[in-house]
Parts: sequence; structure tokens; C-alpha cells
Amino acid sequence: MDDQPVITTTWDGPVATVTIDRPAALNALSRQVLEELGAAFDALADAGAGLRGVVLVGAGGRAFVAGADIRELSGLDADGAAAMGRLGHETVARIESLGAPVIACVDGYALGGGLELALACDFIYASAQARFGLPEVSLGVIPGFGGTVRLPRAVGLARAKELIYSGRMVDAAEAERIGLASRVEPDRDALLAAARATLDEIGTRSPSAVALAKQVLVDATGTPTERATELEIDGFSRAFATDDMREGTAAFLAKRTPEFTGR
Ligand SMILES: CCCCCCCCCCCCC[C@H](O)CC(=O)SCCNC(=O)CCNC(=O)[C@H](O)C(C)(C)COP(=O)(O)OP(=O)(O)OC[C@H]1O[C@@H](n2cnc3c(N)ncnc32)[C@H](O)[C@@H]1OP(=O)(O)O
Repeated sequence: MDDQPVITTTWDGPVATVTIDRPAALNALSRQVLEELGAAFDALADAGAGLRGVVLVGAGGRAFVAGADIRELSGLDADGAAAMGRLGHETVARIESLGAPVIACVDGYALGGGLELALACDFIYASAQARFGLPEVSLGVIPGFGGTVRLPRAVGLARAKELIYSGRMVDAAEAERIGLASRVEPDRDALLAAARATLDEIGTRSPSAVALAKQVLVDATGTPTERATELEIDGFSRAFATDDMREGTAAFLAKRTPEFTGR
């Protein structure tokens, strides 16, 4: 365990930036990183409507996250791997259950658990220096942090199979082409600026509606159509019990800008 925190959270108005700060190990996911990451997102969940968006980024400029910490991984047996996988999935669940959108800003490598962490965010923005891959089969393992679940949803089953079986990396341009990255910016500064601009735009919308949309999208994706439809009907109807729905429709009819509260 490092003595220093490996996860830092900074705020700029209603937007929080969560930084994974282990640059010497290319921000590899150790137990400490996962535990601090989970605590950071628990704290963000307490911010309520004061939080309008999160940027998740890796420190150092060479990697977002270069995967699970292979030194820790190499010491695991089957039971330890199951515990590691559960720890990873519990961490991811906090990102997906956060009402505010989370943008993974990938500058450098996003490999293995690092790509899986990025896939658990709402969408991925990349710098031109980004490289993505699930190289687990090169280590004699398979993705254990949701990659077999989320990569097919992002790029389709056939491409996910090709990337997982080959373990090959894709660059930023290919990642955007196959739907893995939503945007590519020339460098880190432009990447972070683009993420902030998107979160500022989303921040002008109803926080309660955005949170409901995220919950339905996360819960419904991958479920049978009949169940997914019921989840959407439930979310749609819950929106009509919010102050934001009254404010949004009244503002439109009065031809004025809505003042959303997120309630
Ligand atoms: C209950 C137990 C809890 C344990 C918790 C563990 C975390 C759990 C996470 C959830 C489960 C994740 C499941 C996931 O699907 C499995 C994986 O992610 S497997 C790992 C996948 N990643 C990789 O295979 C990438 C490995 N790295 C590389 O290929 C190369 O480093 C690179 C990214 C191509 C860069 O190459 P170079 O530019 O040559 O740089 P170096 O290789 O010299 O690296 C610099 C420095 O960083 C160290 N490092 C890099 N990657 C890792 C890593 N993944 N783990 C640990 N350390 C890493 C590298 O060793 C160098 O260090 P130095 O030698 O300088 O000390």
C-alpha cells in the first residue's frame, strides 16, 4: 500500500475531477486504487444535485490506467481472483449508480482493467495519444472487470471477440471509428476542455431527468426488450413526479429558460 493517496478529487464549480495518481505504475489498479476509487464515488454520491458531472482521468500523461496491478494479480489464487473481481465490480457499480454523468478522459494507455473502468463510465473521450486494449489473454487470464459485458455493448459482439481474443491495442482513431471512444481531441488539454464543455451543456438540463435517464440506460441495456420497456416506463413516469418536470414544461410554455433544482 502506498502511504500517499492514489485517488484525488478536485472540484471546479459543479464538476468534480477524479484523478488516479500512480503514474510510476501507469496508474495500475491496485487494491488501494480500487478502495479509494470506491470511497471517492461514495463521497460524490452524497453531493446530490450539487454535482453535475465527473471527469475521470489518469495522472502522468502516459496512461489513463494500464490495467490491474500485475504484481498484485500474480499473487492471487482462484479465490483471491474472485474477491478481486468482486472488488472491481463493486467499484464500477458506484460509478454506474452515480446520478451525474461520468466521462472517462483517456490520455495514453487504457488497458485491461483500465479499459474496463473507462467502459463503466458514461462515455469515453480520448486524446490522440490514447491506446485501448484488453490484453488479458497475454497473461493467461480473461477480462475480470466487466470487459466481456460492456465491450460487446460498445463495439458489437464480433469486434469485442476479436479484441479480447487477440489482446491487440487500438489507437484513438480506430477507437472512435468502432464506437469505443465518443470523441478524440488532439491533446490532453483539449480533451479535458471538451469533457468540461459537454458536462457544462448537460449541466443546463434537469439533473433529476439526467439521473433517471442514466439509471434506465444502465439497468435496461442488455436486458430483454419487455423488461427494458418496463424499466423505461417506470423511469418516464417517475419524471412526472418531479419539480423539474413542472418547471421544464412551464418554462417552455412561458418562453423562458428553466431553473432546474434536480428535485
Ligand atoms: C483481492 C486482491 C485485490 C487486488 C486488486 C488488483 C486490482 C483489481 C482490478 C480489477 C480486476 C481487473 C481485471 C482485469 O481485466 C485484468 C487486467 O487488467 S490484467 C493487466 C492488463 N494490462 C496489461 O497487461 C498492460 C501491462 N503493461 C504493459 O503492457 C506496458 O507497461 C505498456 C502499458 C505497454 C507500457 O510499456 P512501456 O512504455 O514499455 O512501460 P513499462 O512496461 O516499462 O511500464 C512502466 C512502469 O509501469 C509498470 N506497469 C505498467 N503496467 C502495469 C500493470 N498493469 N501493473 C503493474 N505495473 C505496471 C511497469 O512495471 C513499469 O514499472 P517499473 O518497471 O518502472 O517499476
